[in-house]
Amino acid sequence: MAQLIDGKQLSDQVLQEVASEVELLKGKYDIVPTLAVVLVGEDPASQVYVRNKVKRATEAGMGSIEHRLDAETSQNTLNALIDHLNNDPEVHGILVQLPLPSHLNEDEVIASIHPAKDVDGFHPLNVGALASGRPSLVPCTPQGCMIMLRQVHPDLSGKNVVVVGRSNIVGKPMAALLLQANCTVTIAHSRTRNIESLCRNADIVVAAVGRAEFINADWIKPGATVIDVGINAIDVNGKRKLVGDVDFESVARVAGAITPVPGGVGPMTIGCLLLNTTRAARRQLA
Ligand SMILES: Nc1nc(=O)c2c([nH]1)NC[C@@H]1CN(c3ccc(C(=O)N[C@@H](CCC(=O)O)C(=O)O)cc3)C=[N+]21
Repeated sequence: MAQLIDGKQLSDQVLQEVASEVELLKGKYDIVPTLAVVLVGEDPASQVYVRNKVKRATEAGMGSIEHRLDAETSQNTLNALIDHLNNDPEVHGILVQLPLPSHLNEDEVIASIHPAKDVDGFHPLNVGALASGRPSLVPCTPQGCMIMLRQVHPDLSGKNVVVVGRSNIVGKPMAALLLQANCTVTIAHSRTRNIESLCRNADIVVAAVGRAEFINADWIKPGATVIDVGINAIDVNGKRKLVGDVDFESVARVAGAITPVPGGVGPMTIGCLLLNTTRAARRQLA
């Protein structure tokens, strides 16, 4: 049975670090690191995530501001709110929950957030910084995955890694971080040929495709490390159950180490979001 990489426990460690950094920023500089979360529409899953973010921020002694806008909110209204948050000296991090309703332009919204307050790391300036090996605010989920990987592989140098999924929010930044850690990185996606045998050669597989239990034990080299980024709600006998992109039961029998869902990458994402918020606050001191 594979070693379990406990995201809940690791995120508690991250949140403790965040809490002491918050104390320091309060005591020494008299600022309360503050995160503003913007949610457009009432997607129930998004509401759960936003509630968790605000709860953890409060626990770490941080400030948080929640802006809930109705689903029909116009681009102009949203732009005006972001403009306001960009110029509010008491707001250090801004997160606009994605996906946005389809009438809103996501790229325009992301680009309008001040890069120094872009705690998601999605602004083109931060994307470029990461791609060119000068990371500043790094996307939270890949950052959390790296912390988890380091538990098993303190030195990632030379590891063969397959990242399954090529999204801007997970797959691409994940590949950039792994490359920076001297891994040999392959990004696989829906058009990739022989995806199974590619994965079976990997020392590490990062699954970020958004398809429930897509990857099974036949894809995994015995002893390999498996990071499961997926969070999919499925129906099991009329009950809602959260599963990853990995068929946990079969894969855990061949892998050397694996992250669970829930309690894996999800809590780490929130930990890194708050870590980014303290970093953003510190850089806004000057
Ligand atoms: N601008 C933006 N930034 C994001 O970081 C972002 C986003 N939009 N949109 C949605 C996704 C999703 N996301 C999650 C974070 C934590 C959990 C999490 O903590 N999940 C718990 C379970 C939660 C439950 O019970 O539903 C776990 O995996 O253990 C899940 C999902 C951040 N996202």
